[in-house]
Amino acid sequence: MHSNDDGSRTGIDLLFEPALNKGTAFTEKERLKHGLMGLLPPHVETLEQQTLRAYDALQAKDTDLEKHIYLRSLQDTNEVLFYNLVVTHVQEMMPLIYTPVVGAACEQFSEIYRHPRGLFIPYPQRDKIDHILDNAINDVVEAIVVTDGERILGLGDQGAGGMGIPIGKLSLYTAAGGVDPRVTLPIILDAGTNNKERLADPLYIGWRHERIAGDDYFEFVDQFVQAVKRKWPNVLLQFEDFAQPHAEPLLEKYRDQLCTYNDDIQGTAAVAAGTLLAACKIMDKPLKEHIISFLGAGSAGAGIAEQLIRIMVDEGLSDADARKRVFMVDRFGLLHDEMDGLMPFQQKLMHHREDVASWSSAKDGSISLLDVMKNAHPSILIGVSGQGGLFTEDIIREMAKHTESPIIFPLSNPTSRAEAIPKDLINWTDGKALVATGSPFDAVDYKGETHFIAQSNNTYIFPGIGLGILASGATRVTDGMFMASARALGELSPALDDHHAPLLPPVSEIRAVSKSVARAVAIQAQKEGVAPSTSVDDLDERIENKYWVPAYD
Ligand SMILES: NC(=O)C1=CN([C@@H]2O[C@H](COP(=O)(O)OP(=O)(O)OC[C@H]3O[C@@H](n4cnc5c(N)ncnc54)[C@H](O)[C@@H]3O)[C@@H](O)[C@H]2O)C=CC1
Ligand SMILES: CC(=O)C(=O)O
Ligand SMILES: [Mg+2]
Repeated sequence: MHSNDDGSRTGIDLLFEPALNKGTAFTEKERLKHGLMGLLPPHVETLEQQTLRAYDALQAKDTDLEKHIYLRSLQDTNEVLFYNLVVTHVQEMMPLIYTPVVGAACEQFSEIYRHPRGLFIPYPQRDKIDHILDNAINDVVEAIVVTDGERILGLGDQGAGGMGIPIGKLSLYTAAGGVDPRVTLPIILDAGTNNKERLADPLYIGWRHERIAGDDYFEFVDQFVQAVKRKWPNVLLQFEDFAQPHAEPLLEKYRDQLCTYNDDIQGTAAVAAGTLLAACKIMDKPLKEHIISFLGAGSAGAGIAEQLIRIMVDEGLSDADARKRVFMVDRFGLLHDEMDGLMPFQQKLMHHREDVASWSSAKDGSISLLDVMKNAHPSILIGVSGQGGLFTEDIIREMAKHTESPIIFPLSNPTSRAEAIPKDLINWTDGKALVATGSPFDAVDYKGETHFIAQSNNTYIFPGIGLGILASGATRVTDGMFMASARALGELSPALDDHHAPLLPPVSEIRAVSKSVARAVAIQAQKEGVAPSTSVDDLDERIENKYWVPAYD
């Protein structure tokens, strides 16, 4: 390796170190000092000039996937330049590094694989996890996002290709949340895959084996979590895109053991709650007066439902009364107590069959979403089923019959999995619907009015959660911290001042939003005694000091 006496990289090795590489921005003095003479073209550029070139190169790509590949390659070459490009054009870049394009990138991860990033931990190497963690290129690790690739967005099991998700989420920790990229680490726990297409793909980069299950699976995850605790006892560990049978049990198992959370359950709950709180405020109707229906009673659905129940209880309802106002419809209809095979977290959200017995219009007695619309008259409908197009015209028209301003959030990702497209929702409700989606959608013009579509995605929450935790030194992630993030987000809604504005601030403001979320989260962490207490001024200063901006040292 080319290095100085102090061990720091020089020469060509420095140019291949993305965290340190400045490319054509190395000054003449630096080129001399670090053995770079002749390795770079002579003209010394500024970061802004480099960013212009990178932006032009990006525009020359024909497809979104090619743009994603280009951006990932830039990230693996020069992180400061990558983040400067992303931050300068955040609204345009976010869909390329995150949903929807990251979905295609995960599906084709093996085909588009170029450079290593993060850590791959395959099941057969489970006895060597300590050693694998020692190989992380970062000296200090403060935030990890881990997946096992089993429920990638609404695209199902992508095996090791799921690695695209921790990489994308951590890019937003930095681009939105200002977390120094050098302290972040994406990890895939490769427990195999049951995706036959992946297993049959000669280019598949993962462990070519069906998924391990049951106790073996939970032991594998435990070996990983214990190794993480040994190596980085104070790290923030975010679980992402785990399948339903594992997501909630893992959260319950580890939430009191280390600083950890599940973004699909808790981050999603907070963003949906924040968006709904804004909607309730502009309608001047508290959440407790709404009837809420869900399509998809999985990790995200149950996470959001529990958060909304907590809000209704805060507003004065009893827990039992709040639950009566929530209707969870899954694959086999409305959840009720005569249904078999429900997970414990779903059982908390089911209705008594006898209370709803007369609702069914099906021969098998199941109660569909349409039945719920006809009988419960929900004013809020949330889609987290991972299936595209399930909010059909008859369902939406039925909903609109019984409520003045239907609130409809097709939150499933990527775009192909949205339960409905905003244009249809606006048409079918004669312009009355308040719509927010998980992936980005354009505004809809209807009868001379423009309806802006908020992107209710946990990206409004998790970067701020990360920043708030790291800046405050929080050691645990509590439900209260998510509630604080939801309320902070709701307060930032542009629709509070202008009813025609979208329910959430635009993605272009995500950095300021993340700071506000971080502040609320940090204050709450202190209140609950999971972070050392300081003054709010001190917290503000810490958040500012912690906030990394792309610039060369
Ligand atoms: N907007 C956002 O920030 C977020 C969106 N999501 C999206 O939500 C979706 C679900 O995620 P999870 O809850 O984690 O997955 P999950 O697998 O835990 O839950 C999905 C549920 O939908 C049900 N389902 C499937 N087909 C159905 C049908 N035809 N009718 C009714 N229910 C059906 C499944 O049985 C399952 O219970 C994904 O597409 C994901 O991308 C998840 C997290 C955040
Ligand atoms: C946004 C997100 O976390 C998901 O779709 O899974
Ligand atoms: Mg997710």
